[in-house]
Amino acid sequence: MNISAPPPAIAIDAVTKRFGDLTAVKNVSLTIHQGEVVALLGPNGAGKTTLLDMVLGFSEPNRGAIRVFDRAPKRAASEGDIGAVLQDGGLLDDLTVGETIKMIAACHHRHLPIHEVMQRADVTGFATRKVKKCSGGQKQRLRFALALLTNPHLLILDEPTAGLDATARKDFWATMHAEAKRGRTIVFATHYLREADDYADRVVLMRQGQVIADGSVDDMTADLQRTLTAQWISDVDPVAWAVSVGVSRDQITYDHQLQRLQITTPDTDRIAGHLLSAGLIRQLTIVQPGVEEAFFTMTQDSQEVTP
Ligand SMILES: Nc1ncnc2c1ncn2[C@@H]1O[C@H](COP(=O)(O)OP(=O)(O)OP(=O)(O)O)[C@@H](O)[C@H]1O
Repeated sequence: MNISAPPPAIAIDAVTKRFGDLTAVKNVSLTIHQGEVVALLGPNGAGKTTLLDMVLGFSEPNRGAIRVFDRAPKRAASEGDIGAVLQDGGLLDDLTVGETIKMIAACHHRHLPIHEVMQRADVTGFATRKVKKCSGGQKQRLRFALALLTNPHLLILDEPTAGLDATARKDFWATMHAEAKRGRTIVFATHYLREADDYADRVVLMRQGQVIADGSVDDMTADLQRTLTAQWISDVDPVAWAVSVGVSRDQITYDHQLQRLQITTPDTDRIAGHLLSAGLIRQLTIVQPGVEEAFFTMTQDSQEVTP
């Protein structure tokens, strides 16, 4: 039996990065497997760009280690295994889109055929346009084409849709989705919660240089309070019943006149199951927090515990 598993796309082991007195990344450990699409989510200054810069080999950790496909990041990058779409990746205004791609292709030992890259990044329709005449979305597509040139196994995107309108964002992600389907590993930093939820298999939430949550958006919202509301239709005392199934009194509100029971707990699914199987209620609704609320709650909690 072959027991050699493919190495992780990215292995970050207890990495710390300081700028003078400021610790931008604090003891972060993270493993990203090949084929995963991971969103790095966090407010301004959370350390996302600093972390990605180290994965790209642009800077070195002060402590800890990073491996990309089991190699030093610089080596993986120089061998064409990492493609990056960066926030302010410089483009030359006076070149056309096609000229830009040809020029950068000439800098690489090996690259995909130019027409294939253009097609995959969907820039063919404006290949003869000067960069300075391109819209924000078109420039991002061009950056994406450049990132694809070496056919990298890993794509790093630092806020790739910042400043784009909703349509351009959607188009950009449709292209990215096609690349993810080819088995490419994609890691993107974003401020847009919806983007993280819609396009990533896994969301890594950073705040103040640390990873404070890691999982699917569903996992992240699982522990948050939900509110169950129902009309009570039994002679049994609703509050006593709720307490008997483990709900604490301060989570229960009961309006006698309306016969309306409200329970606020992370555990609403279990309670709803009991209520329905015992035939105690009707008109059940459960309100779940959205991803925006989850994000807000998590970044707030961490602010409170971090001095
Ligand atoms: N070269 C640098 N020199 C000094 N401080 C830096 C440098 N780069 C980043 N920082 C600081 O490190 C912290 C993390 O910044 P970073 O850019 O990694 O955050 P971010 O999560 O990418 O934020 P944003 O979403 O705003 O891009 C910030 O406080 C920032 O000011």
